[in-house]
Amino acid sequence: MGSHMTFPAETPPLATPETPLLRVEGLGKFYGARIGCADVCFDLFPGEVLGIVGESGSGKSTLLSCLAGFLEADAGRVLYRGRDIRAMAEPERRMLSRTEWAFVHQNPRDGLRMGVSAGGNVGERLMAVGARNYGSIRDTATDWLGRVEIAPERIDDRPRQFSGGMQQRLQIARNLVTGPRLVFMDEPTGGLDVSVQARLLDLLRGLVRDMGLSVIIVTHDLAVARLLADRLMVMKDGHVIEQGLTDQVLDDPQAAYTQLLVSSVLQV
Ligand SMILES: Nc1ncnc2c1ncn2[C@@H]1O[C@H](COP(=O)(O)OP(=O)(O)OP(=O)(O)O)[C@@H](O)[C@H]1O
Repeated sequence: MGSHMTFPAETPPLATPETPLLRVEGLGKFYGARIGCADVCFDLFPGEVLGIVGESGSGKSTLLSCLAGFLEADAGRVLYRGRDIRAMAEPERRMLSRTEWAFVHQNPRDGLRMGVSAGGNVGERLMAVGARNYGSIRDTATDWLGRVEIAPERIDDRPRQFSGGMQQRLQIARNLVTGPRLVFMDEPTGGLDVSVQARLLDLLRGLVRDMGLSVIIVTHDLAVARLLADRLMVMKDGHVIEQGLTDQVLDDPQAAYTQLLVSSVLQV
């Protein structure tokens, strides 16, 4: 029966364990003569966490920005659930980034509205996808603050009254409240104290697992990569030089550069 089922032309094919959620083909971005990233190819499957690692200037942020649609790539294409994101109309792309996609910035200030209360920061995302009932928005916001370990009585406080770790947890709540499928993370634990980082990593790991999220995470911290990522992509000078299962890449690196990276000879 399945083979006779037809979908309207606009309906994207559902991602299954066999079809990637995201397919990246020959992606490249150039800053004049300088390579931002080049020839990047990979598939991301539902529920998978892909770590992008490499030293400063290797192209991690450029790649993430191209994937998330913040930067226009110069070469290649990105297919989301089988559809070229460049072929989508702008309103559709905007809707996608509010609903199915989320982006967690390294600096919570880039992902939060600092002049709006904690509850407002979470509620705003719900309203952006059509929620209108004040009581249920506030209930959901309270619930999400709890999930990221922020006490409910802080709901009316502004983010600037929060510590750095709390701000980052609030940014995560704001991003995950709409139940995205794909989350981009740019050094989400960067700039935090080690003990705060450990707690945040634990929380992230639980949320990723419970929500079955697909994640692309940029980090220069191999310990973060080890804890969160199923697969790793190692970048150098804008190129992917090695990719594979996290344990394989970290325990048995093939490329000489990855061997240096893993043995910490390289300061990343
Ligand atoms: N806006 C820009 N204009 C010109 N060159 C840029 C720009 N952004 C990045 N680059 C260059 O592109 C290359 C990749 O930089 P990118 O910031 O993506 O690396 P990264 O691995 O994210 O580094 P970091 O960890 O320091 O952020 C570098 O050579 C960098 O100098």
